[in-house]
Amino acid sequence: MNPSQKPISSFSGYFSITAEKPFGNESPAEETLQSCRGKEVIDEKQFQSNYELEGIVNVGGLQEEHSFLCRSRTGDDLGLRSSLKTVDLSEHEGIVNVGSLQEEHSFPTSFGKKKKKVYSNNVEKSPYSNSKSKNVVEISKQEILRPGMVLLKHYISLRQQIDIVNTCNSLGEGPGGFYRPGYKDGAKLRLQMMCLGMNWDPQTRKYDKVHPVDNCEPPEIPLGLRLLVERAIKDAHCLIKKDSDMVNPEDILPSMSPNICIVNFYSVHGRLGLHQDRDESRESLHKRLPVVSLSIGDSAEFLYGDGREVEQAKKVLLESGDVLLFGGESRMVFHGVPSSAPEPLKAKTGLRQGRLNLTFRQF
Ligand SMILES: O=C(O)CCC(=O)C(=O)O
Ligand SMILES: [Fe+2]
Repeated sequence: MNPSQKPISSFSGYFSITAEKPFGNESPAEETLQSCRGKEVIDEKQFQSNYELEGIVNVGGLQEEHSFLCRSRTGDDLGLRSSLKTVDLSEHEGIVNVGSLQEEHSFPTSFGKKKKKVYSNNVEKSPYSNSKSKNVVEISKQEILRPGMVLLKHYISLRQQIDIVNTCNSLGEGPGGFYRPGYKDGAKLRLQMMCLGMNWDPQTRKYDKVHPVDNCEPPEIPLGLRLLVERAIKDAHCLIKKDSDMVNPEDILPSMSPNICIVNFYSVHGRLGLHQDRDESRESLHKRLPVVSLSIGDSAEFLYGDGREVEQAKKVLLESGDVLLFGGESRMVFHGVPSSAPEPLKAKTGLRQGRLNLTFRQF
C-alpha cells in the first residue's frame, strides 16, 4: 500500500474492537464488541477519526445490540467511550483504500437503519446505556460554557464509573482516606473528602504531604485516572478547535498532568459554597492550568460565575459521567454546588442522595 494513503476510509465488512479496561484494581478486563459493522471517517483537520459502528456489545457477559459513534485520534486512540485501545481489522472484508479522505463509500445496507445518527458535537453514544430500548442510547454532548470552560457530557462510561467508585471506596477506607474536614472557625464542610497525590487542608488552605487526621501520605492518583484526565483535555481541545479554527486550543485551555485529586462525597445535605480553586502553586495558577472535574452518582446543579453572588451565577446540571474542565480564562471562576436541587430537577433527573466528585489539578 502506498504509505501516503490512509489505510481505511470506510469498510463494509465485519471487524472486532477490543477495549481494555483503563484502570481499576482488578486484573485488566476486556470489553468486546463483536460482529461490528461500520466505517472510519478520518477528519484530518481535527486529527481524529470517527467510527460509525453497529453491532453486538459484550459488557460484563451481557450481550446487547447497539449502534453508536466513537472517535480516535490519529496516532493516539481515544476511541470507544474513551477506552478504545486497538482496532483489530483482521476480520473485516473489503478494505477500501482511497486517495481522498473526503471520499464516501457505501454503508452496509443494514447500517444506520434503526435510528437517527447524531453528528456535530454529539460524537458518541454510550454502548453501556441503561436504556430499556436497545437502540436508544445516550447521546454524549460537548459544550463550551465559556472561554476555557468545557463540559463533556456522559464522557465516562458506566464501566469506568464503577471502577472509579470502587477505587475511591477502597482508597477511602485506607490511610489518608475519607474524613469530614472542618474550616478554621470549627464549622465542618458538608461533605466527606479524600485527597490523592497531595493533601489539601481546608483549614490552612494549603497543600501538604500528609493527611491532617492520621498523618499519613495520601494515596497516589491511579494511572488510569490520570490518563482519563489527560484524554479529556485532548478531547476538549478538539472541541475548541472545532469551534474556532483560528485558535491554538492550548492558549484557551492549557494541558496539564494532574498530581492532585480532591475527592468529595456529598450525601443528601451535601453542598459546597461558591469559591475559587486558588491554592495550587503560583506557577500552576499563573499558567492557568485547568481543573478537571469528574462527577459520578446523583445529578447536581453546578453554579459558576464571576463573583460570589449566587443569584448572578449560571447553572449547569452535572450528571453521572460528566467531565467539566475549567482553565485559561475561566481558571478563577467562582463555582459551587448548592445544597438542594429544585423539585422539578429532582423529578426529572431522579436526583437522590450521594454524589462523588473528583477534581484533578496540577500543583
Ligand atoms: O462537586 C463539584 O462539582 C465541585 C467540587 C469543587 O469545586 C472542589 O472540590 O473544589
Ligand atoms: Fe472547587
